[in-house]
Amino acid sequence: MTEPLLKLEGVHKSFGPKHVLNGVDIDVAPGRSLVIIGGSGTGKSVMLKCALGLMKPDKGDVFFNGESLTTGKTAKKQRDMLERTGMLFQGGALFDSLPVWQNVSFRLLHGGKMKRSDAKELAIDTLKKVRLGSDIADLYPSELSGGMQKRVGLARAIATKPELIFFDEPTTGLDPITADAINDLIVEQTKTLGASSVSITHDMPSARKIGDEIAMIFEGKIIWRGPADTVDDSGNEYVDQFVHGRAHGPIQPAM
Ligand SMILES: Nc1ncnc2c1ncn2[C@@H]1O[C@H](COP(=O)(O)OP(=O)(O)OP(=O)(O)O)[C@@H](O)[C@H]1O
Repeated sequence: MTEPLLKLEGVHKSFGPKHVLNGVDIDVAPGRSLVIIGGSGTGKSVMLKCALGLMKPDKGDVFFNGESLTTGKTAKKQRDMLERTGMLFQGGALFDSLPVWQNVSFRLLHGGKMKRSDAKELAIDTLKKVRLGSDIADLYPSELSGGMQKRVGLARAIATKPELIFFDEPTTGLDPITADAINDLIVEQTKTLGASSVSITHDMPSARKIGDEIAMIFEGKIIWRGPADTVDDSGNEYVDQFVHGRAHGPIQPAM
C-alpha cells in the first residue's frame, strides 16, 4: 500500500474542559483529494491547525511522508513540511498592503529564493493558471472582487508547486456560480500539480466536486469515510442528516 502523504493518528485536543478532538484518525495518499465535512464547531479548523503544526495535539501524532512531526527534530520537520505545503485560507487572507503579485509570490520573495523580477514573472504566470490577467498584478487586494481574491489566494497556494494543499472553506462567501468556478480551478490545479489536498467545508456541492474521498467529523472523531460518489448513500444516519441538511436527526443544530 502507498504510504500516506499526511496522516493524523489518534489526535486529541482539548481547551480546558472542552474536548474538541477525541482521537482523530485520517490520512491522505499522494495525489488524492480528501474533503472533511462537519457542522459548525465540530473541530475542523482545530484539526487543520494540528495538521499544519500551528497547534500541538495533547495526544496522538501527525505524520508527513511517514515522519512524525511531534517527535525528534520537530522544528526542522515542520519547516520542511510547510515548504512543501500550500494553503488557501478561509476568506483568502491576502496581505492588504501588498500588491497582488507580491501576495502570490510572497514565500518565494521572502524565502530569499528568487529575484524580484523572476518572482513577478512567476506570479503573473501563476495568475494566468487561475484565469487572471497580468493587468491585476499591480492592484491591491481591496481593489478585487471576492471571487478574484479567492483566485489570487489559490494562485498563492500553488505558486511554490506544493505536494500538499490545504483548503479551508474555499468557497465561503461566494455566490454558487463563482463558487463552482473556484472549485473547478481547485480540481484542475491540484490535478495538474499531482498534489494531495485536504479541504474542510460544510458546503456539499464543493465537497462533491473537490473530493475523491469525503470524511465526516462529529464529536471530535471521524465517523465515516468513503468515495465522494457514495456520500449520498452512506448508510450512516449522521452523514445522511448532514448531507441532506435536515434540522431533525441525531445531530443537534449548532445554535
Ligand atoms: N484557541 C482556542 N481556545 C479555546 N477554544 C477553542 C480554540 N480554538 C477552537 N476552540 C473551540 O473548539 C471548537 C471547535 O472549533 P473549530 O474552529 O475547529 O470548529 P469548526 O468545525 O472549524 O467550525 P466552523 O465550521 O464554524 O468554522 C469550538 O467550540 C471552538 O470554540
